[in-house]
Amino acid sequence: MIPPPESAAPLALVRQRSLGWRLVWATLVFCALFIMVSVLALTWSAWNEGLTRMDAELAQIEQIYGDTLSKAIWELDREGLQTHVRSAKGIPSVGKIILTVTLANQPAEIFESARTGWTGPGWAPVRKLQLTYAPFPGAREEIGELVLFGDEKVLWQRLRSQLATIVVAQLLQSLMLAGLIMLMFNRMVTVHVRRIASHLEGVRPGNLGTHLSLERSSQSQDELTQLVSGVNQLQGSLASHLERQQRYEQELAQHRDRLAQLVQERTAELQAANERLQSLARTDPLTGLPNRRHFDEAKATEMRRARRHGHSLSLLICDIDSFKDYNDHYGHAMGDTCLRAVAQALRNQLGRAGDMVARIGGEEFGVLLPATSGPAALMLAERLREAVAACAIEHLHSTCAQVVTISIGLAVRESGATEEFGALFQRADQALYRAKAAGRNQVVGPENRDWPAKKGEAA
Ligand SMILES: Nc1nc2c(ncn2[C@@H]2O[C@H](COP(=O)(O)OP(=O)(O)OP(=O)(O)O)[C@@H](O)[C@H]2O)c(=O)[nH]1
Repeated sequence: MIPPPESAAPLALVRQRSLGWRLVWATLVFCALFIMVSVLALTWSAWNEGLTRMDAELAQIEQIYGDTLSKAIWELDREGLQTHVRSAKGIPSVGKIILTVTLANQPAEIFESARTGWTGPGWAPVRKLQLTYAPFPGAREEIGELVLFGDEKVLWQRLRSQLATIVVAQLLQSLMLAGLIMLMFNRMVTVHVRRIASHLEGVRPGNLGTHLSLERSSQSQDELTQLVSGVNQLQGSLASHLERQQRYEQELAQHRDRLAQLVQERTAELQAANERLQSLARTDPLTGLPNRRHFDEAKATEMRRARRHGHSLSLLICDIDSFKDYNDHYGHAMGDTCLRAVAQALRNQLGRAGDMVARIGGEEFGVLLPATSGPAALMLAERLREAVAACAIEHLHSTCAQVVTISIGLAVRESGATEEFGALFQRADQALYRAKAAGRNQVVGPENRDWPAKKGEAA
């Protein structure tokens, strides 16, 4: 199974990292920086405005009090001077007033008044005015100097009240902007992105046909529209890909089944051919009897079985008499026919399971008789001989009869004996030799035996 991609985070986690909130935070951070810069600029501007305003106020005071004070100096109205100085000091932007009277031929006199707690002009403006008086037109005389110190505390007080307004206004502006952006972003983007995410979470191979659609104006053509059509196209191509894959898998399964069937058929054919080959390799093609190789395999098997079970094992070697003469006079083809007829006659006489007749030489047949005693084997050998003679295959050139006959050499491996098959075969072969020597068409058994000879058996 394909593991889910890392981006497939749970929905709750996605909500915690909402794009809207991130946007709001970014806006707020930007607004905070913006507020700091703009507050600094506005404060600097408000400070300069305050200075200008105070300077203008001091200039206005100069204008108002200049003439009045000049007149009071000229008239030497000291009480009036003190009253005017005190009243000017009461104006909010004035921190201190110094009036220096410099009348001709009189010592300079100073009137000064300062606001309680005034420590100096600091950043506040200071204005100096030369007081003059014209007793008659064309005669102007300098009579003193008026110095007005602005009150720095007033400057700071005014700045503080402005600063609060600036900060509150900027804060409100930023918060409203962030809220508006979040609201719009939420309505225009976040809601639809969540819808797309939940649609994608629910996409399965079985519902690829269910297309994604957003609840918004069909006339909107923007990145979300592109995203929706991209998702739908992807689902479409996935669906056709899966369909193709399913088809290929079905075809592949059919091919696999067909291939398995072909392999099965071919294996069966090969097995049959193999069995045929095996059978051919172990069968004499002329007579259809087991051949020499088959006879050798069977003799080994029967020897082992005789040893294991303590059975006796009898062996007959049958040889057609004067067969060379038969061939010479009747032809090789007739010789073959004769061989097939003799083989058939021998086979017909063997009915017991385990008995075996094989063609072990040109006109020589070996008969294996497992668990068969000497007398029984002798009886069977006689029956074989008679059966061949009973075929009555004409053989006018035989030395022993007018028909085809066989001679049989018999050897018996008694139960419990230790001799090998080679020795048994040799004894059967010697018996056959004796049968031939004794005139053919007869059965010859072992020389030293304790069972009587049968009818037709050579002594
Ligand atoms: N037609 C035919 N003849 C075969 C075949 N195999 C062996 N022969 C012939 O069998 C004959 C055997 O002859 P011999 O071994 O001299 O024995 P015989 O003539 O039968 O004489 P005795 O065995 O002493 O009676 C030979 O002439 C072989 O050519 C075969 O497959 N077909």
